[in-house]
Amino acid sequence: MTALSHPAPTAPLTPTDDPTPEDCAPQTVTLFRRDPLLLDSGHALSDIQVAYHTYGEPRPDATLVLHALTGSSAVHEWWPEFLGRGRPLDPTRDYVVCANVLGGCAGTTSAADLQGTPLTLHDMVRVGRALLEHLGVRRVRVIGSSMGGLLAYAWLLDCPDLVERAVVIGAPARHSPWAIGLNSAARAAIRAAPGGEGLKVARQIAMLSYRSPESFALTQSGARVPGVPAITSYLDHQGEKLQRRFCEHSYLTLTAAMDAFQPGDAELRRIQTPVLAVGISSDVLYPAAEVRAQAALVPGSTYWELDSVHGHDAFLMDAQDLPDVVGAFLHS
Ligand SMILES: CC(=O)SCCNC(=O)CCNC(=O)[C@H](O)C(C)(C)COP(=O)(O)OP(=O)(O)OC[C@H]1O[C@@H](n2cnc3c(N)ncnc32)[C@H](O)[C@@H]1OP(=O)(O)O
Ligand SMILES: N[C@@H](CCO)C(=O)O
Repeated sequence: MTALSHPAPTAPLTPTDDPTPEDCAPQTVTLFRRDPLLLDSGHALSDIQVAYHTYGEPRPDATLVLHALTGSSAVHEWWPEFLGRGRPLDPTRDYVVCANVLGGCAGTTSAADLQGTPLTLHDMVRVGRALLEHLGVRRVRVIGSSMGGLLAYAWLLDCPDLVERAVVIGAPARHSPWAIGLNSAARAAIRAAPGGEGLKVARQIAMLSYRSPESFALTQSGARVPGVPAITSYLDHQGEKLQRRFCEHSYLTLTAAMDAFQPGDAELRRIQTPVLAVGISSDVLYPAAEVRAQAALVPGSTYWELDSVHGHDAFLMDAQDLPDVVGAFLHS
């Protein structure tokens, strides 16, 4: 494995173009109409609806963005530092595709639709592959962060014929007992208090793993409301926010799929595709050393570390040189 210590030089950034109305609205397509998708659980699933965004002109080679657990296909909303003219995902040069995952709650067939059918990351890849076929895409550069990074590993393992390079940000190749434990506690909260209250607690547990002690010392010391520690009202607010925009069925299904994805070392050693793995120095969910050690199993992988105090969510809120590093790798 090569370790990158400095961002590679790229062209100067120019201001991001405002998204056009077409960028803002997801498109939808119904796939697996004739032949159902056989899920890893053994269930056959027909007429899968997929909601997705594309940016740029259609091309047979595309950049596929894989979103995080509660993210969506609207890349322009959550990753403006990465999407736009002169940025790593440049619609004036690239055909960028991002689909809402199977089992999520942003327009693709959801966990609620599936009524408890378990899903795997491999199932999600099969749906993504069918979408690329529908769009006429034959080669992809894959970029995923957090759950999207785990999914990027699934794409590397399942579709070596399609993937020409992959960027994995803030994600290991498989969940550790620590990551599974956090998700187990979150799922237990949802099961103990279904209907919304449990989902709020699940988000509070998760938020503690998405930031870091230093980050919260900087942002959540003291109190906003007399007598209530700032971190307490912050976690309350974050729980309320997620409850308004997410679904507990998706939370249960997607976190279980992440936990069950456990490729072995031998499988990782067989990956032939160039991979850039990015660890985050203060990530307590997926420690940088773990991200690095698992990526090192992939022959020809490159490692770069984002130095931030803000923990796992730094890829969303403190990207610094990351767009330059990613752009140089994707287009080298
Ligand atoms: C741009 C988007 O929001 S995309 C939405 C789709 N979501 C995704 O794609 C998932 C990925 N995104 C995320 O996880 C998050 O949006 C992140 C990580 C990017 C940013 O998280 P945020 O919650 O916006 O940031 P932060 O942690 O600083 O919290 C700010 C919020 O907490 C509130 N807050 C901060 N401190 C406190 C406190 N002590 N007590 C109460 N509320 C507080 C702020 O008022 C603000 O509230 P608002 O979001 O209602 O305006
Ligand atoms: N904060 C992001 C990252 C989680 O891994 C999310 O909510 O999806």
